[in-house]
Amino acid sequence: MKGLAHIPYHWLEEIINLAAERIVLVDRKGIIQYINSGYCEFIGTTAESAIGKHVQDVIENTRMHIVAQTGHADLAAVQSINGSDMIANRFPLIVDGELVGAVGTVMFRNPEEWWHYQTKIQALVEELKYYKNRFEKELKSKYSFNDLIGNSQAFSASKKLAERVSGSQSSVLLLGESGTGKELFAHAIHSSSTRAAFPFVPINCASIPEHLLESELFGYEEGAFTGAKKGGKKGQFQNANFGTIFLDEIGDMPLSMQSKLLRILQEKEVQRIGGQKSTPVDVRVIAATHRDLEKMVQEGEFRQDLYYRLNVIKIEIPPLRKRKEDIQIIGKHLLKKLSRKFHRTEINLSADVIARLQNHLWPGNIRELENVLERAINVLDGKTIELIHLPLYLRDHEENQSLHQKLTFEAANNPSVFPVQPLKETVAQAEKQSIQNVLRVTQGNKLEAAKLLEISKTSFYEKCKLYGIK
Ligand SMILES: Nc1ncnc2c1ncn2[C@@H]1O[C@H](COP(=O)(O)OP(=O)(O)OP(=O)(O)O)[C@@H](O)[C@H]1O
Repeated sequence: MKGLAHIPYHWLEEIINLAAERIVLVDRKGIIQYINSGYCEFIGTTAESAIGKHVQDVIENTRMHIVAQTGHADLAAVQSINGSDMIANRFPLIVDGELVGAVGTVMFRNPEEWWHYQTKIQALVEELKYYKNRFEKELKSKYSFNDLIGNSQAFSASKKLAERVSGSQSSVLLLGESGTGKELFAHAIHSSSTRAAFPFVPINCASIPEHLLESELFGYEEGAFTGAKKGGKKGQFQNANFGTIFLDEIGDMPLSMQSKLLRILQEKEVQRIGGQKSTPVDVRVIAATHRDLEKMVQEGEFRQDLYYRLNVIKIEIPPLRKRKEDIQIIGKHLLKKLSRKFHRTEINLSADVIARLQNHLWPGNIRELENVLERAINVLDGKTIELIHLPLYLRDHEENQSLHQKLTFEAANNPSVFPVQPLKETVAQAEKQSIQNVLRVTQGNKLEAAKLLEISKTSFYEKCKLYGIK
């Protein structure tokens, strides 16, 4: 066999040690024929003592003798050795079509080693998740003003203003709490503008890790940094050329990036990272945030000049609690959408449910309403959503209605009064705020956030879903 025959025997041992840190070979009867020094060291034996013994007498919890008998591989199995969980792979050894034994490898000496690998991979997984999300988002159909449901005075005024300015080329700043429909507004403005035939590129400034944001927006040249793609990469400003870029959560953009963004808006040209030449871009910017940008400017957290540039047309989208008269019609619209998704027909809301929904303060706005209705459809047998189908926090909403409304009204008309509301509501708002804050700290890493909050991953995901946190 050319290839191995001329390689000195003692080299082979070294090569095996390098290729698989721990490796063992048994014959069909399960007798160890070979075990490398890495494995011996790990289980505290020597090759001389182990070779010739049955594998069960040398390695704890082994299944090598079974694989050598059945010829069926046993991959990525967890095997406990010396009190540590290891990842073992066991392969049947087939030579010239005949099963002659089995080869086993062990991948991690201990959970810490596994953890070390996992943390490295995690950053890549997060990056992949982000790109997957964006890809799915970009494929979604665009919305128009017909998709913006609501007849209340407050909402109609915002919608009318947005329709009026969609033809202009000026920057738009959309202000509103999370889940009020800022992204929907941005789609609608783009769809009725002269730029509609060109791309609409949404960017969530809060969910992109800071070190990726610059290359994401501006692109980079080949060799600009380690890991830069061959041929470089276009940034989203270039991708959005002649169209609209939607900068969601602009209040979360780091100050260093704010200066770079301002430069693009002023000069209307981009320079890729590591590049020398500037490329002209013609992009309309629609920015959105749930944060108080004016206050951020006063506190030095947001550049004033950028604020002025973005705030040419300001559209404020009212929260759901300030347009309770829209809840029924939005609910109906969402039910239609959800019925299609779940292949159901004609789902209604009972009168009690409508009243209950109108009394809730909706910290997560329409996204929260959508989640509540989706949950209700999932537990519903008939065609009418009743109180029992609502989540507990809405069902147990015992209140003294008139007192509650009076206090809420007072709070709304006097900002110095802390809003008086059911404790559950306050707890829900605090939970939501706390999750959002921690996600900002972990730059969107949900596993890390759950750890910092000291809650389980499942409970973390449930809460994100409940409060409409993406
Ligand atoms: N007026 C509306 N009519 C119907 N559906 C709406 C309306 N406004 C928002 N929605 C729905 O509510 C959900 C949240 O909307 P959207 O993502 O636009 O909110 P947002 O303000 O951008 O939220 P965030 O600040 O958290 O990104 C979406 O599923 C959207 O389709």
